[in-house]
Amino acid sequence: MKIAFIGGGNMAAALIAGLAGKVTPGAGIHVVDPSPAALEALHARHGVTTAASIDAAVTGAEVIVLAVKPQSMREAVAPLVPLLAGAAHAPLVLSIAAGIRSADLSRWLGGYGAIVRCMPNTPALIGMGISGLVASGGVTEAQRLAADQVLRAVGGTVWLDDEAKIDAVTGVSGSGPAYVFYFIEAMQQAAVELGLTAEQGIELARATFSGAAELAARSDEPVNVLRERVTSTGGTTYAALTSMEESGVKAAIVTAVKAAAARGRELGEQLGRDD
Ligand SMILES: NC(=O)C1=CN([C@@H]2O[C@H](COP(=O)(O)OP(=O)(O)OC[C@H]3O[C@@H](n4cnc5c(N)ncnc54)[C@H](O)[C@@H]3O)[C@@H](O)[C@H]2O)C=CC1
Ligand SMILES: O=C(O)[C@@H]1CCC=N1
Repeated sequence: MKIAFIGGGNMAAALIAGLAGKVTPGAGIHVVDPSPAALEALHARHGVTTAASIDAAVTGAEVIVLAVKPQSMREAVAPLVPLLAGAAHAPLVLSIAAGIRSADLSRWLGGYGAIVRCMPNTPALIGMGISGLVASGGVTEAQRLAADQVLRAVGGTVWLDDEAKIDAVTGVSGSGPAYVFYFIEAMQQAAVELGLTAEQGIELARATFSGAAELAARSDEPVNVLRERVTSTGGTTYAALTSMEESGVKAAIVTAVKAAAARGRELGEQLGRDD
């Protein structure tokens, strides 16, 4: 399978790490990026083909992954219009951009219909990503399977029946790894304030997160039951969770996730508007 990446930044690198050598050999992944440093790093690490031109990258590609910032998307896809119009076999366009709506992308691509919009996350780098996907009307079953194969190479997939829901996925899992890192940072800070070293703090916080996440993933019990098992009435965990409830931590997390989803929606509206 030839896969073209338009944009070779952070998220592209995470996807390529899972794809290269699994779904396709590294050389079957063609990357276009104005940054020579980004291209060199991807070539050195995964043996990708650093495309001489967008034309060379997308010609014959089965999947074209759009992995530029939402604000760069319109400009980045303009050179694709004649290439898609003249393509012998219609490739799947797989956009990972937050916010950008399929209808706007289709318009910028000259009315092209074979678009899957998806929202991955950076644990893809270690094969532990999770992606939400939604197919637009012009996507064939084979293209849908190709999108699923690409994203499954780096983790799980959740297909949506309504494109509006992808902003919710962005808020929960697309941006989600950053919330977890933030929580780990806070736990490390607390460890240091309680007299542990920074190294001890990060080791304890990281292992607690990965252990608890793995337990939640493997257990048949719902997470609230797992939480209750840690929490003896009048004990230490109870003191911490009571403090969190009093500080409104859960409500703040819900509000934060909604802010990310709203920002995704807003980006789509802003960037799709100025025709
Ligand atoms: N970083 C993350 O955790 C996630 C990012 N995304 C989405 O992935 C997309 C990329 O995000 P990042 O990788 O974080 O950004 P990034 O800034 O690391 O990468 C973007 C890359 O696009 C390149 N680029 C800019 N204009 C270009 C053009 N005209 N043609 C080809 N390449 C061009 C840049 O040089 C850069 O290397 C965004 O749309 C974002 O919403 C989605 C899920 C998670
Ligand atoms: O922060 C962002 O806009 C991107 C989309 C999801 C994760 N990172």
